[in-house]
Amino acid sequence: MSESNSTLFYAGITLASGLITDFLINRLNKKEIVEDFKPIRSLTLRKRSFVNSKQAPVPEALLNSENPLLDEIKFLNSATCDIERVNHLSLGLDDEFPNIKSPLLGEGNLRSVFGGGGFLPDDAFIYCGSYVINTAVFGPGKRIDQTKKWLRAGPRKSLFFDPKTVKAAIVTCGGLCPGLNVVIRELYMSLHYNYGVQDIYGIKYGYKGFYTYDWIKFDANYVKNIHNLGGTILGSSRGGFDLNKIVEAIVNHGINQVFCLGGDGTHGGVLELFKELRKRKLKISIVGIPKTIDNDIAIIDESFGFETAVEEAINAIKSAYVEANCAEYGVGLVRLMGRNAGFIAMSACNASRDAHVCLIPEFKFELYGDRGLLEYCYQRLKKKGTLVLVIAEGAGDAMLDYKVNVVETDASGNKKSQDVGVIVKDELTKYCKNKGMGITLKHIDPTYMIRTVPANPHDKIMCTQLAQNAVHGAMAGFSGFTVGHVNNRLAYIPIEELLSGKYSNRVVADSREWQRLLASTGQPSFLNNEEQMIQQKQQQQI
Ligand SMILES: Nc1ncnc2c1ncn2[C@@H]1O[C@H](COP(=O)(O)OP(=O)(O)OP(=O)(O)O)[C@@H](O)[C@H]1O
Ligand SMILES: O=P(O)(O)OC[C@H]1O[C@](O)(CO)[C@@H](O)[C@@H]1O
Repeated sequence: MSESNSTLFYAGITLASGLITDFLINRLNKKEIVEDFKPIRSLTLRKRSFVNSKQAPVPEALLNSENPLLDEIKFLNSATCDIERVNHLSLGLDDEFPNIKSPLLGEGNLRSVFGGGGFLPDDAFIYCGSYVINTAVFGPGKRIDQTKKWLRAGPRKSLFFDPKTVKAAIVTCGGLCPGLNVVIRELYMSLHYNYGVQDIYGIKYGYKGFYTYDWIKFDANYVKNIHNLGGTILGSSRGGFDLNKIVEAIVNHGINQVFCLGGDGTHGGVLELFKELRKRKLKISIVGIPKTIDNDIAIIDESFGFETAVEEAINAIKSAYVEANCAEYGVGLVRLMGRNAGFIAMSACNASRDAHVCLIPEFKFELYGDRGLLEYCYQRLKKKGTLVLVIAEGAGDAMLDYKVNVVETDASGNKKSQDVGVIVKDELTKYCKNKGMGITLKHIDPTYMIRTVPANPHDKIMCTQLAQNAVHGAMAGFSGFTVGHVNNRLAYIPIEELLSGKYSNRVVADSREWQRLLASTGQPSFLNNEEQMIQQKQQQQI
């Protein structure tokens, strides 16, 4: 194709892209691809941003090659709609673009789950120009073509990596979370059984394990029964991220696909590694799989393990309620995890219906004064005799009239504060005593119990989806991305975008979930001068 022809060709694609993509969305919305379905969706409202990212152009020499994956890369590069491109190993490295047929296409594959000749039906593969829209709800002033779009996750017909040459490594970092073992198992199963990869390694105790410990060579027997275990068979850790040592270890072991399970911090590490590998022009795909029971990772609907943690938290609230109900002026106080976000506490309260007050880091409150928390609790106990308080660990930072001390910082630099449960327990006991009321307060702290259990069925399904799609993305040669549900569909999200600071995931005051909580508990703001606070907040936003 001459230069002017190719310009016309791409201008045509650009013009047609809006129509094509809307058509594809309609088509995909109608088509029920079971694998993509997540049983329950989070209704949380999030801040959104609309920025295009740029990546290296497709080399001239490749423009005429016939390859569905290359078509997709070309489409992504030329599309002018607001679609977030995921970096591909072919771009910016050299002109090489392998055309390897996916074994999932099934020719020569004896297994067939659909009765035909192939392992996956044609429709299960991702089409060129297929994406997931950021916003599910449209109304006046909101147009589908102006909505941000993410690259659709799923298997591609043609691969970048020849499975025979793949050597993969899996690592788990940060705090524990139900479902880690399910993801590890499924990464192995998908790489090995679906794609035929032979060399798959486990890294012990997080990032430091790359350069500190012997690697574990996985086989099917090693992983086949781990999905019913809590924790991670690999172990995890905080700190220990040493960029050069990790890259050296990856290169020395001949690894070309790395899967890192973790939260924001871990993804920060994936981004560093991605940039370094790209700088060194190494064809190594590095993939994040978002993990945190706090459910505070931006953009995605929900992180795995969260539902299981909520389920466990409800047991603690139930016990707190029974204890409170069986004592004169009985108080049940439950402290739950949630350093920066109160999703676990909010969801557990909404599901249990047994909590009377829920405190989370997102909303400021006061302990003292006529409208403070303590007076409210005292009045409620006087009137009803029973009180259940649920407090997220980070709520201590939201107390306006009590200074919570940072007692230490963990190896990753995350701050660890004085226990807010203990503070509220002591202050409430004192406050009521001064008013002549002897309360019986039981403080239940199930924080580590809720994150060490095995995943429930909902989370197991999600873990499986994430792992399989992480593998599909890596095999296709995408890199520097994380995988997650957006509007209940699986998408590949560039980590650079995820950590750009343009997105956040916190409980917001006007979300339906928080409003539901207020409606069911009837709790006030616990602010002595609410009006003043609202005005201050409005001024900060201007
Ligand atoms: N900005 C960063 N760049 C590189 N590595 C990082 C960065 N932040 C954290 N890490 C590394 O990532 C790993 C996990 O980080 P961290 O302990 O903060 O947990 P996390 O992934 O955020 O998970 P959790 O939600 O459980 O806290 C640690 O080994 C840490 O050293
Ligand atoms: O005791 P650790 O391992 O630091 O984990 C506690 C942290 O884990 C988290 O649940 C994040 O995974 C935070 O809410 C909490 O502060």
